[in-house]
Amino acid sequence: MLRIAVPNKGSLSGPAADMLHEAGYQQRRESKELRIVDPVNDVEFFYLRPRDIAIYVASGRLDIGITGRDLLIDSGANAEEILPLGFARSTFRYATKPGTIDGPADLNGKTVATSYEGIVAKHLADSGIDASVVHLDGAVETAIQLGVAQVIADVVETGTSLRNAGLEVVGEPIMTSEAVVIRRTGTDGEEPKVQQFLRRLQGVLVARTYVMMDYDCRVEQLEKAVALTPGLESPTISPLHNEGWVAVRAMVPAKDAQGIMDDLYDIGARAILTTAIHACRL
Ligand SMILES: Nc1ncnc2c1ncn2[C@@H]1O[C@H](COP(=O)(O)OP(=O)(O)OP(=O)(O)O)[C@@H](O)[C@H]1O
Ligand SMILES: O=P(O)(O)OC[C@H]1O[C@H](OP(=O)(O)OP(=O)(O)O)[C@H](O)[C@@H]1O
Ligand SMILES: [Mg+2]
Repeated sequence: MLRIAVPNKGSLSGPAADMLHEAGYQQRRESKELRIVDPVNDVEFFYLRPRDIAIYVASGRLDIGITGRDLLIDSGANAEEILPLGFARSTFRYATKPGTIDGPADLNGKTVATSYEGIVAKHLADSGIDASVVHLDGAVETAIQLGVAQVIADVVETGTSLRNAGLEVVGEPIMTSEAVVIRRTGTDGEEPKVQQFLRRLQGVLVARTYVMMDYDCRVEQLEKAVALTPGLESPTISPLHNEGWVAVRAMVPAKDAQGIMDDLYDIGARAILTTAIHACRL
């Protein structure tokens, strides 16, 4: 049975469960459940603290896990990313009170508060900066106001938390993060159950980012139309009862769909429809 670690709390937890549900896996009904078995798919899910997931997976007791790239790197655990999942996107950055610091070099001699000591200590060492790090569990923005540190290093998504605390970012992001699937470093990548799990999640990612587009066009316009909708492999072309017309079907990126419909209309295509894709195996 495949054993999978899933975040039990925080920003990763809801979207991870939604994605697994969309991929056809049974998920827990109640947020206190720590483990469930999905007998149909022969999978056991363990609901763990996001920060602990890389450690469990690195131990080899669990086959794969869903966590944040930043948490994986911060843990220093012997685990590697095998599939980015496109949710819980964020950057990881230094921030301070405006006017305190111009760039990362000014961090010398300062104290940095963070919940991600592993990432920060490595970044400081790699950049040759001599600063001390104080570990806090969360709400690190307050550390500056209360004088525990002059600088923080934290997750930034919209920047609202920084603005509310009267802070501004310093320098470029230390890293960008999103939810990722991880496994123990160097494990057999061909394991069929793992491959099937990854294909299912990839199917969800494709279903979320593509739509199916159907339209009719004159044979003379077909090459132009196909250039606008090349599909993933190649579009399906079917004859229509009306001589000189064909029906075309192709997957297109959802974010481009409206623009492509305009362009198709302009070259004479008609009955242009888009429909959602609910599931997919490429
Ligand atoms: N506002 C956010 N937007 C996007 N991703 C976030 C945000 N806050 C945290 N994350 C991501 O969530 C993961 C951290 O999860 P964790 O549960 O430890 O903290 P959290 O989401 O801040 O929840 P909490 O603080 O309530 O425990 C990291 O991968 C981090 O990048
Ligand atoms: O840029 P934003 O959109 O404001 O998001 C970033 C904030 O979200 C997280 O905080 P959370 O609310 O999880 O609290 P925490 O600091 O206790 O983890 C993170 O630690 C930042 O503070
Ligand atoms: Mg948090």
